[in-house]
Amino acid sequence: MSLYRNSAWFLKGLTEFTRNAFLSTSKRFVEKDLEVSVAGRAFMITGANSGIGKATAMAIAKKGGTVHMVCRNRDKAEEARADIVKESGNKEVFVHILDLSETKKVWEFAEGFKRKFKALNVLINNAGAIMSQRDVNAEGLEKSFATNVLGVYILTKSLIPLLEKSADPRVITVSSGGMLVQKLRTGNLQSDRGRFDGTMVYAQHKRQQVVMTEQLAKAHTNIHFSVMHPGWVDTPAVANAMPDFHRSMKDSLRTPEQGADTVVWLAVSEAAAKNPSGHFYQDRKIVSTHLPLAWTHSSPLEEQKLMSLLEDLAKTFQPH
Ligand SMILES: NC(=O)c1ccc[n+]([C@@H]2O[C@H](COP(=O)([O-])OP(=O)(O)OC[C@H]3O[C@@H](n4cnc5c(N)ncnc54)[C@H](O)[C@@H]3O)[C@@H](O)[C@H]2O)c1
Repeated sequence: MSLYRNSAWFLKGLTEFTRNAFLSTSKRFVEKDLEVSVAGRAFMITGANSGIGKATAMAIAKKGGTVHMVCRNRDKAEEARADIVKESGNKEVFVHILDLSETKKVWEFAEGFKRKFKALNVLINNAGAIMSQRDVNAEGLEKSFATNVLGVYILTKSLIPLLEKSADPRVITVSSGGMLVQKLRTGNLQSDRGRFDGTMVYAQHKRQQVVMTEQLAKAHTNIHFSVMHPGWVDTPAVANAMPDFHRSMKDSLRTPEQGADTVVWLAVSEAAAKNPSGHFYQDRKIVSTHLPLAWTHSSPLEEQKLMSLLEDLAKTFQPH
């Protein structure tokens, strides 16, 4: 089955995830969807110093939004902030330092943000990590799970009350089409059994992000949730974590701006908010979360199990 899934996925990728695919599909985009000012609206973007996150932060800053960049490395974040302020002319761009793989710190950061800021209109969970080797954080949790899944869960759950107080609140999570090869798994969340295949572990996390989005959308109906695939984009993450793929596909990869297009559209456009909450997007369109005949569907029971496991884990590390 995994050979079928991987081949079907790669073929789909060659026709839908490349730069040429973006150039062709973008012909149907409605230009005025992005002709909006978001002055007075606050956006939090994780991993905003690089790749898709930085391109998203730049586009939103140019539209007048207040941007909260949540980044791991102070120097890289300040450098990216300086670029964004210079190119956009918008000074409402703030740097926050957080390593999303450090579970207790994610709680502390989010709770502190809520105390300090009166509004947050849009949360963009963009940061993501692929690990080549299994490693654990201070809490003993596998680091890519802590970053891609539990960190996203805690940040989102903690900020929900602030989002709910703010106008037209939205949560966008940057997942990946790579999740199409994975069926939801609720066991071995810490990847401590069997061989550690970082790329497949990451693809599972991206599947978990899709399920998490669907479930959070059901539970919090006054927030607009979406999850998306940016396509195959030329960023440091791809160059470092998948050097062979990067080398062979280099000329076909999207630019970070092309990869960010649907993130920005989901974050700022009125058209996106008119769609129902909880869906998976590719190139401004709701798309299926499963490949045909790939047997990746999960039951409602499994999906609820993921949510209760995350809730229990999150609570374990919540500051009192
Ligand atoms: N590039 C692609 O082809 C592609 C395809 C599908 C999905 N994605 C997703 O797009 C998102 C952005 O990635 P990108 O391709 O722009 O790569 P990138 O390397 O340019 O950006 C990743 C960002 O995440 C941050 N990050 C990683 N771990 C972190 C941590 N523990 N704490 C805080 N920040 C952390 C990095 O510092 C960086 O800013 C990721 O979620 C990735 O999975 C990318």
